[in-house]
Amino acid sequence: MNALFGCGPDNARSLDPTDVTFLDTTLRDGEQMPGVSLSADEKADVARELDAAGVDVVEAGSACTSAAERETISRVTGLGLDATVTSFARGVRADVDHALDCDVDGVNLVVPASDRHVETKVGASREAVLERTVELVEYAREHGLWVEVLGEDGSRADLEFLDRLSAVAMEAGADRVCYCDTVGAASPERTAEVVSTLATHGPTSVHTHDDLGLANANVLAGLNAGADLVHATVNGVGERAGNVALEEVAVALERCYGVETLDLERLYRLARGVADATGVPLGANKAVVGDNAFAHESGIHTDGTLKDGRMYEPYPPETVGRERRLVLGKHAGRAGVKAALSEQDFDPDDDELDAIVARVKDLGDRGKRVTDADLRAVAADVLGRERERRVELLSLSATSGADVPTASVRLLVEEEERTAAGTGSGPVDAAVEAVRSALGPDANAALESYHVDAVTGGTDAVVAVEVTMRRGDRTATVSAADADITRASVEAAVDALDRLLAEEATASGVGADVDPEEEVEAD
Ligand SMILES: CC(=O)SCCNC(=O)CCNC(=O)[C@H](O)C(C)(C)COP(=O)(O)OP(=O)(O)OC[C@H]1O[C@@H](n2cnc3c(N)ncnc32)[C@H](O)[C@@H]1OP(=O)(O)O
Ligand SMILES: CC(C)C(=O)C(=O)O
Repeated sequence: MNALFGCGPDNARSLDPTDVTFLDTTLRDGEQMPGVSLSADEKADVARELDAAGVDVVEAGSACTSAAERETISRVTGLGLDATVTSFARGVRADVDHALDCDVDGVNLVVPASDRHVETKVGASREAVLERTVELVEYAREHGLWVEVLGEDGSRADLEFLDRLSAVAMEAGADRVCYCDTVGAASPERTAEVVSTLATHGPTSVHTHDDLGLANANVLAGLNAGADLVHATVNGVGERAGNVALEEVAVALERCYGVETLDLERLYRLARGVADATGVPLGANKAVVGDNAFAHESGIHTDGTLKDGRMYEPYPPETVGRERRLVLGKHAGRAGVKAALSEQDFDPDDDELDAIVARVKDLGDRGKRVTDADLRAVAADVLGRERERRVELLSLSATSGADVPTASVRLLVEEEERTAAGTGSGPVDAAVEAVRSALGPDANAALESYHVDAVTGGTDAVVAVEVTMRRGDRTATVSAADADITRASVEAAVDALDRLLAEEATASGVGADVDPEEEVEAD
């Protein structure tokens, strides 16, 4: 391969040869991440997605692990994928036999390479490792397997020995050898040195880990030094700091070097699938597939992005199956808020916009994520729009001090007056019970939190009550202030219920673009 030069599509150059391929080891090395265990169905789903994305080799697991693991590998080999399906095997004949039992196309034959692995781990000698490697390569080839020989801990191995190991493996019939930076300890320079030596014997792969944050740089150094197949895992899942991330290498190769490998548009779907199957969530700021990879909050970025989508993005989000998100918070500026308001059909004048931006920043300063519902509530308030209410509190009376605190309420519900009474542990509880009873199924919401603050001092203090209610996936947080704590509480609860019902009606109506998980906030 020619040297990899340039950065960015404008000065990318095509390489000769341009075919860099991938071995995905999400289902083997990725699954070795503590706590991860994939079922046969999950492995099959991930393998299908990898195949569809254009991955050439899928390492489906380690057949030596257990009978159950052999079943999951067999499930993958039975899918009829275009990709070559392989299993990990130690330098042990029984492991190759287990792999054969799963009907794999090939084996990743892992033999110790560094003296630490040869002597301390396996208790062998270098000569014995060479002999065993030759014997097992020949055995696997005789059984029709594609064979890749991996010298474990190769980056820390004596280069002369690794060179001999690679030479004998290729002479014995291996299809390729693989450089392993098993503990992610190598620099790009060391990677280049070792890979260029191995590549003199034939096709060479690179297997890198991210312990020093150098996994992707080492892949590029390896390719530059003559490797042509990259081992990677989706989302970089794997032991310790993980493996190099498939999506990061594929995007870097295409964007910086013009080397096309996978169908990039499938990467996000693949990443979500692996996150779901492994239970390892996508990091918010993870390159390519993280939640924030194409999200902008700060005013300067949002303004720039609205003027030109490429302003603060290295490539369009659609390239990898994503969409851009503009987010509101404490760093918001006028341009971003104005754009968000216009999406919701608000057209404030300059003074109104300033007031809304100030309120948005205030919410952000309090550490709140400002949702579309928050913005609607703020804008409606600033622009003086009256919300059409379904439920309104007309009157309330409550008694405390009696054996059983009781309350009665009069509500206006869709223009119909309803009266109900309730009892409870105190007047607030009794009044909320009365509201529930008046509303019937519409009051089917849980009280998630209830906070009371005295706004002024003295026994005539105005109290502010903040109530959060949940109905299904939606929550509404509402504050009300009154000198009467019961009244403030019931006002807030009724208002929260009203907002939940209004959001629900919007979501089920024509404007069903409301995020079901968004939070409704109003003062
Ligand atoms: C860097 C990597 O990712 S390496 C791959 C890691 N993957 C796995 O470990 C797969 C899951 N492993 C397992 O299910 C089990 O460890 C098994 C079934 C493979 C082996 O289980 P056990 O027989 O109980 O052995 P145990 O796990 O305690 O020790 C590992 C054995 O493998 C040997 N071994 C390790 N690497 C190699 C190798 N490349 N070639 C030959 N033997 C090896 C060790 O020397 C040790 O053998 P010993 O028991 O004779 O000392
Ligand atoms: C088994 C080998 C290939 C490995 O996973 C590593 O070196 O990290």
